[in-house]
Amino acid sequence: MVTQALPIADRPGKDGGRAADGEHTWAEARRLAFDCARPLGPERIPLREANGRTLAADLVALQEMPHYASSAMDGWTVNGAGPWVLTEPGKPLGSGQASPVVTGGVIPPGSQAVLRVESGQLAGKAGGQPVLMVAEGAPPGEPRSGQHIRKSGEEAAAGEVLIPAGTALNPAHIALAAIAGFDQLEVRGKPLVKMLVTGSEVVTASLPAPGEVRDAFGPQISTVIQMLGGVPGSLIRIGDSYEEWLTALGALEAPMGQWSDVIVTTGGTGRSGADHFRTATAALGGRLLIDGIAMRPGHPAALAKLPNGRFVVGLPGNPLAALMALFTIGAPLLAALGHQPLADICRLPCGTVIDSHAASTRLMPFRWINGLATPVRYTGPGMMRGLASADGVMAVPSRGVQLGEPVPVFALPWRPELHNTPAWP
Ligand SMILES: Nc1nc2c(c(=O)[nH]1)N[C@H]1C(S)=C(S)[C@@H](COP(=O)(O)OP(=O)(O)OC[C@H]3O[C@@H](n4cnc5c(N)ncnc54)[C@H](O)[C@@H]3O)O[C@H]1N2
Ligand code: MOO
Repeated sequence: MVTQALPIADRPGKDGGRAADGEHTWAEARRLAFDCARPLGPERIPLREANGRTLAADLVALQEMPHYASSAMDGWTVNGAGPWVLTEPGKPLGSGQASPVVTGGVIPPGSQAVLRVESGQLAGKAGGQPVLMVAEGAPPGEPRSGQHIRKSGEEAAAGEVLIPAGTALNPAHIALAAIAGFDQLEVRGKPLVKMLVTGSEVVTASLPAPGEVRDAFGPQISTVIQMLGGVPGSLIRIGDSYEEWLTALGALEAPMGQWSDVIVTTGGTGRSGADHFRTATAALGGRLLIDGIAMRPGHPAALAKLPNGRFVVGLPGNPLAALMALFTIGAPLLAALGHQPLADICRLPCGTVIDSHAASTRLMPFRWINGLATPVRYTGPGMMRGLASADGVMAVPSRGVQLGEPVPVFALPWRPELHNTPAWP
């Protein structure tokens, strides 16, 4: 449900393009895909999966850190000014006693300092035990009281907050959590996305023959899902039959395996008898939240919600159309589920005149050249050459734009440096 008013400029008939019956404008579709989902609850994950995740609750020290006093050097732990009679390692020390210790070793009760190996020497025996003395070349004053002893609790007291909630975890945070004795961390939920690539003509290797196409999605869609804040899960492929669609989408069916928050499908969004996105999601009790968008390319894109709460994003089969649909409805949906805001649409001056177009927002890949957003060539719905050279995408309103006029744009997820251009608001 749309819960927030759209800016005037994004309403149908203005910048957003006039929607045909049943279709949403481009701006409405973005907003709707964001508003239809709520942030996922927290989850516990192993440390090795935590990099980049956001901590859901303060991480509090369970005990003092370090949790025992230890030696910072290889040498002897000593009691008194020396010489010292050596005793067994680890045993409490009385006055005039010492015992060998290695870096990180436990400091026994009675220890007052650690004498480094290079500052001590063993000289003779007393009562059958070796005697330790400060070596002649040792720095004057060694060992000072407490020298080379890492005290317990010097990094944190028990109960101290080590990492506050809301922190984006980096490798150092993960190491800190491990040192503090945690095996798992509670992080904000992130949507698990499974992918269903459809089409009997789609092949996955080598040169495609006439009537075949190489799969444009399999090799990259997981990466894009990740860039958009999702966790990519399994990808399965099916042909074009209705039965395969039903089996793959059904929550109880084996091919999709365990739970996912979102399923992204490619192909089958058309309205011919060979296209099954709408019929298959309907047969599973799904509700269409978006049923076509007034945009080119990508207008057949759809978004459904299944009774089990899963979202199904239907991307058209044409590769450029699919990515435009993914950016338009997939990105806002993943943002909402993953505790992120709806990305701003900014405006950059357009590098050319673009004529008006009947009813749609045109999504045109552009390059940022000399301070102007200039459309690239080779941007047919099935082409990738244009997008491959682009920095971002213009959302050109149906009335067109004039040379130099600010036009709504978004950066490609793999070209975030566009945000650093001087003109980016
Ligand atoms: N009579 C009409 N026909 C079509 C319309 C229309 O309005 N009326 N819309 C066109 C538009 S626009 C699009 S977009 C496509 C939507 O097609 P589908 O989502 O149903 O996808 P398919 O028909 O399965 O495939 C379309 C095209 O994409 C190629 N494809 C599919 N999967 C892949 C893949 N994994 N990698 C690369 N290419 C893929 C497929 O071979 C087709 O060429 O419908 C138009 N038709
Ligand atoms: O909407 Mo289609 O994407 O133009 O090929």
